[in-house]
Amino acid sequence: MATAVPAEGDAVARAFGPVAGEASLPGGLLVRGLTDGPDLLAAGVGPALAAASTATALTAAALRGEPYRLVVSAGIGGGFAPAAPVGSLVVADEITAADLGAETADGFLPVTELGFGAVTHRPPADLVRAAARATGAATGPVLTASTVTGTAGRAELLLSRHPGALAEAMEGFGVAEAAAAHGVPVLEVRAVSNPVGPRDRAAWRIPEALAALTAAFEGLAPVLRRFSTERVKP
Ligand SMILES: O=C(O)c1cccc(C(=O)CC[C@H]2O[C@@H](n3cnc4c(=O)[nH]cnc43)[C@H](O)[C@@H]2O)c1
Repeated sequence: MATAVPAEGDAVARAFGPVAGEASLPGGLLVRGLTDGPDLLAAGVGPALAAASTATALTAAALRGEPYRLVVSAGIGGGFAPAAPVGSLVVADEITAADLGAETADGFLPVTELGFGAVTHRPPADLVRAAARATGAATGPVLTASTVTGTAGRAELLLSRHPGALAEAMEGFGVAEAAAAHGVPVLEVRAVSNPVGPRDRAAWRIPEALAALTAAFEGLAPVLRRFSTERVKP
């Protein structure tokens, strides 16, 4: 489980049992041994650091002979109105890099149209459905941006490029790239702390969003456990 900051990891951890130990990895702090729960990585803010630290954790686990079977990007995020109000929960059915490409006179071109890489990762549809059922979350595209949207114009532009987008955060695509490099499925879960739009940091409802994150993982725990065990039967 990869969050950006430790406060988000703590919110997830509250849904599981006590912590047994911690390890420092290049790029992030890894909490291991939550009773009956996942390892938690404070992977850092932004897609680049999140990708680097998630890849490090995946490699370390593979080298010790305990490869991860699922990677979850989790935390707070901005919600696109009216579909994802503050306090609500979003499970990504697409994890999309919103600003990975080139600006041209005729508009934005994603890197895929330039002949490179990927801009979208899709979590397993059965897992998305089960996660939404267990938590009451809305499902839809979650955008990853290196810059938090701060104007109504930018929010409208993003929605015109990504119709149906529900939320924006800064790590999902980086975490998903690391998971894809290791051939591991990915899920992204966001509790909405603020609307995507004109910047008003004082209005972010962080404690409420963190509480929603804890509640979400109380519901998600059995779903994640089932997915991780059922998928690896030889
Ligand atoms: O100050 C705190 O107590 C605190 C506790 C938990 C998290 C934070 C953060 O600042 C997390 C930053 C994290 O949040 C995501 N985020 C939230 N809203 C948006 C948004 O509108 N657009 C993009 N990203 C957003 C993002 O993933 C950041 O990494 C503070």
